[in-house]
Amino acid sequence: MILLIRSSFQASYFLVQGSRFMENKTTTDSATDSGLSLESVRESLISQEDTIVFSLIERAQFPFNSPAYDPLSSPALCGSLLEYIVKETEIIRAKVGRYTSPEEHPFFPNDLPLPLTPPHNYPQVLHPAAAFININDIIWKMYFDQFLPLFTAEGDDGNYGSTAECDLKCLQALSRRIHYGKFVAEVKFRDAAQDYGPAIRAQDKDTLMKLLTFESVEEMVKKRVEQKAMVFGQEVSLDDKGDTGKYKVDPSLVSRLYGEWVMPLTKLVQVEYLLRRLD
Ligand SMILES: O=C(O)C(=O)C[C@]1(C(=O)O)C=C[C@@H](O)C=C1
Repeated sequence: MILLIRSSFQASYFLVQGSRFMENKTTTDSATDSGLSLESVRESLISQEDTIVFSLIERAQFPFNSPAYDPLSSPALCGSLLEYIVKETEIIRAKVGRYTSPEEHPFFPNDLPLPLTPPHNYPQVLHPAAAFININDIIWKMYFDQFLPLFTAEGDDGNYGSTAECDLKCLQALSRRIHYGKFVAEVKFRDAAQDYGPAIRAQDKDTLMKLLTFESVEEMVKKRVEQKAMVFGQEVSLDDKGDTGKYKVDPSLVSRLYGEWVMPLTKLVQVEYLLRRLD
């Protein structure tokens, strides 16, 4: 189910890793004018891989630690420790305007406070309908139900706060990457409006999915993230060989995370965005 959110934010939906896109430009006629190109959005996806791999490595130092996800017994707090940390973090982030950035999507969008900081003039790169697409409920479920049990060891070492902080970092990195599909879709639409237009008007999800899929690129992404997990997560020893051949997180699982969840969800965001692109 796609959550539609942020109906109250109207103007500045526009984000992007600061320097990649021109600031203070309010309209864009072509991908080139806005500094947006398939190459530049793919570069951003590649650099976000580093953040995701490092956050997984950090999380993998702790076992599953299920008490971090159990309801808290304190009457003053509802939900789990993890939920409490995510909600409170999002309240602070909302106060400093993080969710006015089109790159940022809260996991608990209801009842967030308005920003206290002056508005940032993000360039208007995306169609305004982008602000209503938030699939964090799907990302949350995927991460806790499917992925986390695969890549953490069973057990409980008592480090629940640290575990929850690491989960928060993983969730934020995955959410940013997956919702970046909005930018990928925008650039693809601008580059080939004549191909996407009829499928959008027909609201034909299957054709849109076929148009935006590049299997050879997906294979490269899977190989690259596996390689990154090997390089960033290798156990280093000062003995004769240095490289022990052990990894902090199983590289094949990182590849699987991308193949089974990250890329399919990025494509889901692309389809959802394109369906609204001509509204
Ligand atoms: O690079 C693209 O063209 C994308 O749409 C991004 C992405 C991905 O999520 O990495 C998604 C779909 C494509 O099939 C290939 C890669």
